[in-house]
Amino acid sequence: MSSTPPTTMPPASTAPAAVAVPATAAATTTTTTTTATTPSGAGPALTAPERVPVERSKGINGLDKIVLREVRGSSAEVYLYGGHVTSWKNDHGEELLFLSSKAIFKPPKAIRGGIPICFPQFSNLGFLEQHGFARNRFWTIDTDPPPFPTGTPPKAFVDLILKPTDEDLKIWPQSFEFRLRISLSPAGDLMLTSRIRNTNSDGKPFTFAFAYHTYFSVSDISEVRVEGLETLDYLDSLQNKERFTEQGDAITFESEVDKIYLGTPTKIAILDHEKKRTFVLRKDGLPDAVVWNPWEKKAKAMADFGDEEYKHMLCVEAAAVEKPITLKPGEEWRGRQELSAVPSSYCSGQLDPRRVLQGS
Ligand SMILES: O=P(O)(O)OC[C@H]1O[C@@H](O)[C@H](O)[C@@H](O)[C@@H]1O
Repeated sequence: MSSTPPTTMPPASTAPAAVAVPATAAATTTTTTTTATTPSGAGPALTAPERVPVERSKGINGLDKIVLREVRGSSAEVYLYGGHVTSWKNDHGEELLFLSSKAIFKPPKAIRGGIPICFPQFSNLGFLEQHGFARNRFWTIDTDPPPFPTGTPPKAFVDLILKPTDEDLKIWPQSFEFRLRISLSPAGDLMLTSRIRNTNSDGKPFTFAFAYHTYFSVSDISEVRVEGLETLDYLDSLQNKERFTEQGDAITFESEVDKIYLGTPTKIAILDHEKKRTFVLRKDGLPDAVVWNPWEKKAKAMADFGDEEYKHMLCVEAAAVEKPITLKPGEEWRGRQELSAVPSSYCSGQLDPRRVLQGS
């Protein structure tokens, strides 16, 4: 994507989340160890007492993966290929993310499922490959990340970093540092925080779009409702991204859906009737939300997706698409999503999904 906004979208504006943050010492990204800094960023530390050690192992096809475990039993897995979360399990060991049984796990193809990172482009809205290149690159463990200024650090987390290669600079001539922290809270919530900094030395700003392309595992798509997107405007990717307004009820699914909802609330609920489970997606710095299910015909057309798998997944993607983000050199943007899975007796009509959205 060039530094001027892509032609097909409204002009870019600097998202409020972009702030000029003084550059810190360049993070060393050469060593990849199974330990990392204490949350304060005070240099490499072994597993400090409060920190659960990061497990590094070989995953599918020998690709490096990191396993995060929370003491109460929840866990997450992330592949260095793509900085790609491929698993998030609750404290009963139940898998909460969808991962296709036909996922290829072989560069340059992105892993089908989990949480692909879409950067610096979303979909085909620009001249780069679909969804940009971050999900097709090898990330490294960031052993010296700049400290997070807020809150108490999580116990189970890993910091990854992506910087452009010379090849990347040929297709997208922008220098950046993309730091991604994946963490599990004691309650088993999964948090992804992205910090993207413009490190151009030529004074050039750049503009990018972004999405956490989350594949939620659901029991049966025809028994799923999404709350929080009612009455919003959306761009329908099945109708040449024309703008429409959503009706007033919860969203349900009877056919292929591919919509970019605009100006969405910070909380969205995905209710799985059969499993009596509600996913709550909380987000900051990501005003849009993409909802996608390929349904039967498109499922059959995807080699890395089972013909029937559309019944057991739904993508709800915290995103910044309508207003791509512009950063000047030295500025950093932060985009965060937090996923929780809570029991919901919604099927008995007892749980008002709006309470889930208004709750803390
Ligand atoms: O096959 P990909 O590149 O991972 O994209 C999958 C889907 O990703 C969604 O986010 C897009 O809205 C869809 O249009 C697209 O088909």
